[in-house]
Amino acid sequence: MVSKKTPLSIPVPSAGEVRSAKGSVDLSSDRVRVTLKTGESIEVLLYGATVTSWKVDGEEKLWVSEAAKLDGTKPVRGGIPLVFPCFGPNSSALNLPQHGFARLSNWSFLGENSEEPSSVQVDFGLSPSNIPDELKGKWDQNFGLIYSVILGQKTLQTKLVVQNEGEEKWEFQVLFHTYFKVSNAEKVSIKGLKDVTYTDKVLGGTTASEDNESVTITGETDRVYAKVPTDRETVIEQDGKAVFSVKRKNLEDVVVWNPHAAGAEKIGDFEPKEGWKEMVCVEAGSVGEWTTIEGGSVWEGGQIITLA
Ligand SMILES: O=P(O)(O)OC[C@H]1O[C@H](O)[C@H](O)[C@@H](O)[C@@H]1O
Repeated sequence: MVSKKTPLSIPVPSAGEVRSAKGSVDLSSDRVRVTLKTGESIEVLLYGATVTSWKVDGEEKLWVSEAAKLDGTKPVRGGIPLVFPCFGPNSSALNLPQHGFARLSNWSFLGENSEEPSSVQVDFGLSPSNIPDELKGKWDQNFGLIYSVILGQKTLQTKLVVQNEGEEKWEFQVLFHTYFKVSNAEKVSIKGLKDVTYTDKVLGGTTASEDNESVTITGETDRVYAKVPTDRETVIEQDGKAVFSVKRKNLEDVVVWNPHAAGAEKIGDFEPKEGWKEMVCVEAGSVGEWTTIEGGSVWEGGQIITLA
């Protein structure tokens, strides 16, 4: 836990394009586009601060459903929705929607903040006043979130700073629900999870230890791998060749999700229904347990995705 507080009250930039030596940052009414001089780009919706596109060499790296709502009426089915302050079924115990409110709130764009020479960082802020009216007061904690998305030439980094603005401690869960675009999910291997204990939600929440070097998608898959050593990268291979690797900071858990054919049928905004073959969610988070944050303290966690 870091104890320094970062103020959320940074002046909010107005719409328009800002060009710099490294590329451009373009803010429109509902999204921010970043394009590096070398051509890589991202798009982040203010709704949910959801990353909806990451392109490298003109190729999309994230999967987004063709039926995804991008107009703020429903969490985005694809890209990188941000799960906070609760994950999955824990949400109903708190009387919050599935995966919390971060992915369905309108975030403020805080501007560009790029210190690294070859990457561009854009920051987004969320405080209790930004959450939808119908959810205000349901999670009565005094918080501030700063979410940074950092685009490099072969990397995409997402980082969340959670601030407890109150005096009492509280608990949260957090997860970057990344939908990776793959060419054939049935030939994907996910490495870096061997010997880790997981909860299998498809098998009614049973736990087991991962015996395999590679996790593969052979049917509906929904597993929470808990306490994965943070010095281990999670590597996504396609046809035996590494495509993405994910490094985690302060995030001990990894969720692997693919709805497969039967699951995709049941998800209204999952299109095309065959789309499960082109995606796999490998989600870095802290969801196995709750993270406690003391009054006045700051927590920070993140992931760095690197293209192989
Ligand atoms: O449909 P959503 O609320 O976006 O959730 C999509 C999926 O998210 C995570 O991966 C959970 O482990 C799954 O149980 C859930 O089905």
